[in-house]
Amino acid sequence: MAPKVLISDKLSPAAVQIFKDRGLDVDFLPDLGKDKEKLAEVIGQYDGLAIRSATKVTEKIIARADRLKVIGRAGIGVDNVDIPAATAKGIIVMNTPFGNAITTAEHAIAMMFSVARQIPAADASTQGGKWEKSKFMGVEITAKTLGLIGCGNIGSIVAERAIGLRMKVVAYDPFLSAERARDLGIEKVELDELLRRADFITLHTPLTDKTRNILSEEAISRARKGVYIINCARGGLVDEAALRAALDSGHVAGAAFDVFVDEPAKENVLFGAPNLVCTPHLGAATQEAQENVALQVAEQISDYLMSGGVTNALNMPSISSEEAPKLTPFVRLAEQLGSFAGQLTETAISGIRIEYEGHVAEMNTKALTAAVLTGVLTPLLQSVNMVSAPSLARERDIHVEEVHRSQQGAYETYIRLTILTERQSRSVAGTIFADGTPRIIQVKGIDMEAALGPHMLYITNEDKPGFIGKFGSILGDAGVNIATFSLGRNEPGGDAIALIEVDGEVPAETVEQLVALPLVKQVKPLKF
Ligand SMILES: NC(=O)c1ccc[n+]([C@@H]2O[C@H](COP(=O)([O-])OP(=O)(O)OC[C@H]3O[C@@H](n4cnc5c(N)ncnc54)[C@H](O)[C@@H]3O)[C@@H](O)[C@H]2O)c1
Ligand SMILES: O=C(O)[C@H](O)COP(=O)(O)O
Repeated sequence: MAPKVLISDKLSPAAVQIFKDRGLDVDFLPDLGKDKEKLAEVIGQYDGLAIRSATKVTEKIIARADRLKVIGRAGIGVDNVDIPAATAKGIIVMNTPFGNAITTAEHAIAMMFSVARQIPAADASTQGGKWEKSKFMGVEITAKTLGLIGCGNIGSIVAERAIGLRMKVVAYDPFLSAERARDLGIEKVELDELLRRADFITLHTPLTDKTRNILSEEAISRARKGVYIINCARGGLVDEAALRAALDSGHVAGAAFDVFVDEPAKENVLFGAPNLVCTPHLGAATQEAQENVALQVAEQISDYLMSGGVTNALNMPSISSEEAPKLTPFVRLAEQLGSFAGQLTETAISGIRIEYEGHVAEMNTKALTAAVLTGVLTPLLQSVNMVSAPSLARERDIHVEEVHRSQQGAYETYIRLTILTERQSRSVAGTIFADGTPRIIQVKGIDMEAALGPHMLYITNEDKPGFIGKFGSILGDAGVNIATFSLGRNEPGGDAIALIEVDGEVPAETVEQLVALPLVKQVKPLKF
């Protein structure tokens, strides 16, 4: 059955065609996202969800999304998606970080001109039959200082355009490197200095706990008298009530806002303030940007659902569509190693070390580590996948270490996993054979070679004669057929390990009989 995708927002119809061309079933219901109840009712039918900002993907929606594997945001901001809830349920959340950046930067520049020259008010007055030439005295922007709060994708495009307009640009962004600032031809400053120097301030950060009300009443009061403030990023970055008071008093000469604390903003404390220009969240609203983001999100969702490629995910490492098939056998091996060790671990895990040796060390090991963690945690937790496993491990204070090295021994490529608990450290290693199938090649430092089937028995015993015969009789008496039998030992007469594939589950009383055999130290049925 083809994967099924819901488009619940006003995406360009170009997305529908992409989904169809890629072999997916698609429902295009552009108003559905606004109806929470209806969305909750139908979400369980879909493998993919494509949205803009009108669909709120809350914890409640996610709880009903039993088939959902991917949420694709045709745009940048994902504050309308409960990412922790999606991650916990193993759903990838992706966006299109560049598709509407130019368009939004252009909107910020347009808003700056609009407010500097009071164009919307002058337009309304002129078309209203008045000719108020002296009322609309503006300010020039040439040689003025533009203060950017946030200098990522959009902020840096705004900076380039502003420099082209002969402005001086200063930026406050704790994550902006000095080198990047130099390349852009801007000056990196602290917020205080920006407030002191900027004639125009434009915001380009996401809304986070750190950026909420970054332009607070106090910050606005420290800004230059006569400053202009532009917000085309997110409502909530500026204290709206404080800005209203500053516009009324004339401390702020003008403001241009595309985004508001509550949207759709049918009412707002700012409305009616002197020299205020507003647009209804139009930052990304150009044909070009909408086409870009719709095509990108449809391609990304299709890649993931059809071939496992992961692009622009916010809660999972990227995997290109080309590398996905090459990675598949290693993901399988990584998950098997994790599952093997996870099923044998009975006390709290404090650390996990994954050694990637040879060819595999050059691969996308972030994704492989996510697969190892999935394997380790699946026996311990309800539902885990490569999306949720890394955050579940972090939540449990499990320290994860990756080691990469070139080929050292006989195997061209291999992965060794070591699990540390308060009681012990246990390691298991595996490789991929030429036919693409995973093999276990070492357990607890003992060499062996075993393929893992759905039902396995893991046995540790003393390497002395008599064990195998008695073991075979017990399984035979219980009607359990042995499919494969792999043995390893550290030295003759020392510690031995057996990995046995059996055709079906081994009854608990049979396991007890095996445990009671002389020479046997541990018997553990494993499932893969
Ligand atoms: N109005 C619209 O229609 C529209 C369209 C697209 C994007 N947006 C919004 O624009 C914003 C910026 O988008 P982007 O693509 O440039 O994002 P981005 O992630 O590329 O850049 C954000 C920048 O903010 C910086 N930042 C983070 N915390 C900060 C802090 N405490 N102080 C200062 N800087 C901080 C980051 O370091 C980063 O450089 C987002 O909120 C996005 O949702 C709005
Ligand atoms: O974050 C974004 O990409 C913008 O806010 C645009 O949102 P929209 O596509 O829902 O208009």
